[in-house]
Amino acid sequence: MTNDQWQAVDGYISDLLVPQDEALTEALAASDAAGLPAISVAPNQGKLLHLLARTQGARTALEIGTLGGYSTIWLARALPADGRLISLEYDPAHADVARANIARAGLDKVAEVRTGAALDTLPRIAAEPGAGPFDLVFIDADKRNNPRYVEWALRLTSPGSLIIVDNVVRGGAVVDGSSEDPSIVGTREMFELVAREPRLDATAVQTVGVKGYDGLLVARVIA
Ligand SMILES: C[S@@+](CC[C@H](N)C(=O)[O-])C[C@H]1O[C@@H](n2cnc3c(N)ncnc32)[C@H](O)[C@@H]1O
Ligand SMILES: [Mg+2]
Repeated sequence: MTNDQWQAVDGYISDLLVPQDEALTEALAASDAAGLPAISVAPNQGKLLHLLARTQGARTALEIGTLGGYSTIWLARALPADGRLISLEYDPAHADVARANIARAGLDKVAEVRTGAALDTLPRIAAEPGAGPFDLVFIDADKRNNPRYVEWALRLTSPGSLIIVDNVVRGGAVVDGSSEDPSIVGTREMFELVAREPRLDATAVQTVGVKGYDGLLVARVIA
């Protein structure tokens, strides 16, 4: 199967099942116009996140890696009106675009973007009364820190919560144990951590589509 076919099939799926609305289309257009890289989740993946959050009955969510807020909008829309989503973004320019996109989507009462390196922001969130536990954590930032993000996600969740990690296959490079690429090293360490962590029950699936060949890890906090 070729990349052209992956894209055609993604188009077929999204045309039928993931009708794009103005807020989502404009979020992508504004991100593009601001020069952000086109590395958000695909529409059908955004919908998957949304459905997982809905199925989970999530009221609270934490996202690590906001970019222009595309996945943030999908997730925030799954939460109730009095729900809460905190999204962490290192780059202030990305965070500004995301805040505008979130406001345009009418979700600024539910979702907030916090600027800074996530490893600095996470301890502050942990110290805030009432900030957690989160029903769902979506990890999609700098992949080298994925093991640390999963550790934080474990601290900030409770049994029944979901932890989702994006881009865990990396074109198949995840199986290369000799790789010195920090993203691969971080992803492999994250897999090993999840595998030996008795509080997590997890799987991962490979995905192809408009964003190429990659994958998604889904873990349920069980204790
Ligand atoms: C793949 S993009 C996020 C895409 C977004 N989740 C979506 O699907 O629409 C990764 C984002 O993580 C941010 N990032 C990178 N390192 C970070 C860090 N240490 N802390 C927080 N955010 C970081 C990048 O600036 C970028 O905007
Ligand atoms: Mg991603």
